[in-house]
Amino acid sequence: MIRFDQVSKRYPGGHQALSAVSFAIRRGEMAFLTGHSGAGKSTLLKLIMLMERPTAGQVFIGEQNLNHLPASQIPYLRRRIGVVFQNHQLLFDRSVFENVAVPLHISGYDQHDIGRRVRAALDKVGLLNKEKLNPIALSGGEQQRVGIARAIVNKPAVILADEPTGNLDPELSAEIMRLFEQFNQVGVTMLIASHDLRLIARMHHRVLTLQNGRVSQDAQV
Ligand SMILES: Nc1ncnc2c1ncn2[C@@H]1O[C@H](COP(=O)(O)OP(=O)(O)OP(=O)(O)O)[C@@H](O)[C@H]1O
Repeated sequence: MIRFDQVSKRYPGGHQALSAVSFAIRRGEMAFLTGHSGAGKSTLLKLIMLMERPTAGQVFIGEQNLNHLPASQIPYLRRRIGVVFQNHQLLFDRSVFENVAVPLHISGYDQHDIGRRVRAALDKVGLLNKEKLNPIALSGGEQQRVGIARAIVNKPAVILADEPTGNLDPELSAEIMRLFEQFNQVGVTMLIASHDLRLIARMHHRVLTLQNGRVSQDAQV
C-alpha cells in the first residue's frame, strides 16, 4: 500500500533528512515509525502526503508512483489519506461539528451528506454529544479525538499520524492507540510516528526505526 524505494530527501540548505530509505507497508497493516528527534520521521510522512518531494528514489501509494502524479491529482491523493497531528490544528472559532466537516466542504459534499458523515465520524471517536461545542471547551484528549474524527471523515484508505499522543498522559495515549487499532481492524492502513517507546512496545505491531535518516531496524515487537 505504501512503498519507499531508495528514497532520499535533502532539504534546500543541504540537510540530508533521509538517505536511501526502502520499506513496504501492506494494505491493512498497522506500523509504527520511531527514532530520535530529527531522525526523519516527519519528513517521511510528508513525502507520502506530497507535502515534500524526494530528491532521489520513489514513493508508491498503491500502484501510483508519486513522482509521476500530476499536480492536478494531488487533492485526490490527499483525500485517500487521513492525517493526525500532535497539535491537532483545530479551528477555535468554529464548533466541533464544523471542524470535522472541513475536509467534506473541500471535497464538495452536500449539506445532508456532510451531516451524516460528520456524525458517523464523531460517533466513532465517542464525541457525538459534543458536536455543538467549541473545541476550546474540550479536554486535550477530546481535542485530539476531534482531530482524528476530521482525519477519518473522508473514509481514507490510509491514516498517517505524527506524534498523535505527544501531549497526552499515558492513559489517554493508550485510548487513542486503541481507536487506531479499531480503524485498522476495519482495513485502514496505519502508519504512526511516535517516540513513545513504552507505548509502542505495548502495542505489538511492526516498528520501523529511523536513525539519522536511515532505517536502522524493522521489527515486529
Ligand atoms: N523544511 C526543512 N528545511 C530544512 N531542514 C529541515 C526541514 N524540515 C526538517 N528538516 C531537517 O531534517 C531533519 C529531519 O527532520 P524531521 O522533522 O523529519 O525529523 P523527526 O524525526 O520528525 O524529528 P522530531 O521527532 O523532532 O519531529 C532534521 O535535521 C530537521 O532539522
